[in-house]
Amino acid sequence: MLFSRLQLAVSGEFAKFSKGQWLETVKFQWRTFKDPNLKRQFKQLSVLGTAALPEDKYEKYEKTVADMESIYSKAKICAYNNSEKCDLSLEPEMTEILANSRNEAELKHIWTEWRKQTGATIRPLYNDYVKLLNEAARLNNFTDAAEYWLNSYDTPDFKEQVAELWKQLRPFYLEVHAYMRRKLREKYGESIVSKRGPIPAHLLGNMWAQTWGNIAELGIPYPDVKPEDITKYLVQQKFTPLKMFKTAEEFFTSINLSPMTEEFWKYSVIEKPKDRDIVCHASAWDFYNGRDFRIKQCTEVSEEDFVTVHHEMGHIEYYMQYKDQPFIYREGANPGFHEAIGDVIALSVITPKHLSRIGLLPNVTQSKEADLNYLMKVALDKIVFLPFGYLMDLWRWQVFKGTIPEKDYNCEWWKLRLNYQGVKPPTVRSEKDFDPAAKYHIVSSTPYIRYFVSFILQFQFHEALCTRAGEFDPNNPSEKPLHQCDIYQSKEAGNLLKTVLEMGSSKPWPDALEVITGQRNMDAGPLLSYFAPIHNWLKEENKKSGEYVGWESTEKGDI
Ligand SMILES: O=C(CCC(O)(O)[C@H](Cc1ccccc1)NC(=O)c1ccccc1)N[C@@H](Cc1c[nH]c2ccccc12)C(=O)O
Ligand SMILES: [Zn+2]
Repeated sequence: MLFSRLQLAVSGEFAKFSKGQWLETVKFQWRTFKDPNLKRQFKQLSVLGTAALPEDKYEKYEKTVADMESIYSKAKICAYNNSEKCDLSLEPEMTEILANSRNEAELKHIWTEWRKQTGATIRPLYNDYVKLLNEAARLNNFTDAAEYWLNSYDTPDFKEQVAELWKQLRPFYLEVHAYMRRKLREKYGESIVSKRGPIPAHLLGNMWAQTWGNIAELGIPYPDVKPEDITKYLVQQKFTPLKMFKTAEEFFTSINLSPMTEEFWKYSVIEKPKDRDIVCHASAWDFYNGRDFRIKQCTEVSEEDFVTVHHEMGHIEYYMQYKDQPFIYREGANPGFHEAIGDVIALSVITPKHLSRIGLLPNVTQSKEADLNYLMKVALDKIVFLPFGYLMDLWRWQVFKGTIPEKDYNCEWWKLRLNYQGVKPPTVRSEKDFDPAAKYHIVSSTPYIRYFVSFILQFQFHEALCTRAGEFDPNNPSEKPLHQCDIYQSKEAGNLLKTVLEMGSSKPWPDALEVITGQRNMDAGPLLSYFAPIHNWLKEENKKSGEYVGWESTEKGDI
């Protein structure tokens, strides 16, 4: 508790300081300023955030979020069929079981017990949090917290743009969903996975069913050309978390981005401590002194964590490139940019070509079948993620606006999960439960639409950087397919990326996007063309097997 008291004291101090600064800036008629740069800085400075709350309410807000996060980070459950062993944490134990167990009863146990430990206890706190965040939003002249969060994109029709992107991508998601439902039905039987209904959420390899890459082996199109699991090679070659970080760093420096600083290696926490509970959800921190940048990650030696290392290091690279900007511009062009950088690099790293190049895979068989296997695996992480990345804030925007009243929190959550993801809970849920709180970003008040935006942008960035690296030719896409591109050691690609990272938030995000891609809008095109081969294969496959594409909302026998 000492640590959290310290944390509260520091955030209180920072709130007082920033309120003082804010009072200075609002004295100016900055809206009439002529210099666009000065006007932009004052505009960004004029949003104070939660520090606008009176001191007592600010402390209540900070304490409520800290308590929700603490319950989430400390939650433990008992193992399946062993009520003696009750020290299972979300990371690594529950995450590992959901990824690797194929025992339906065990998966149901873990899924349900985690939600018992997080949802019911957090529910009363969440209601206070919503009221206080809305009050802070109004003190910043926003109608509610939804508008306050959306202000980060500074785009009047942002919600419409996101809805349009989802409309373009939903048909592809439905094909993946229908195909995997069939594979899961073949594995677990029709009594558990129906022909035309939603998929039970506990079978999908992830606590939130947000990515299905961990069950890729159930859906590989050509099993006899099965892609090797990188985890096996990471373990075989005695990779440690440190070696995973050093390997990731070497990719960034190979494209002329910056190495991690001395402080980074000195102060980062890259393994779960044995002696204390920490918030294990990965994060990257900027200490705003141009040298001190840190990652906190409970890293396991696994493929999934190797990708997350690159995701977190992408944040650090952004911090380092914009460290000389004025304080107020030391942010991403928009929050989706910050989430996309590491993932763009990871798109090159996970290619069989790159992994065999750095000795993490035996030399690969080039074939149409191997290609489709690879694309399926990436689609199970990238396409599958989109509905989840969207619905998280669809739910929260409605909660902040009051269109979802407290009494319907859980029911409306599952309506969105059914409508967008086509998943259903493995056990009956009620308003005694509060399943959104099973997800870190809900309890830590971290917006989520940034990841949906990132998953669109990262393919636009990938296409542009691969073109610059000579790894892709937009006029002749079939010669060098985008999904085989690896920008490793391309200084041209790295320098193009660096130009945007250095900008921070000093220009509107369409300007930053234009520097990399020549376009000013989010565009699903690059993502769709990256996955085109597997998209076509899935349409064929589902037609051949007569699979029902989509899902019915009420099932016979379901209450
Ligand atoms: O949450 C994360 C990674 C954690 C983070 O790097 O995004 C972290 C979340 C966080 C936010 C605020 C406080 C504490 C943690 N965000 C940052 O560290 C961060 C850094 C700079 C600016 C903004 C946020 N990923 C998401 C989804 C995701 C997107 N790309 C991925 C790639 C691999 C695995 C997961 C993801 C998730 O796990 O649901
Ligand atoms: Zn991130």
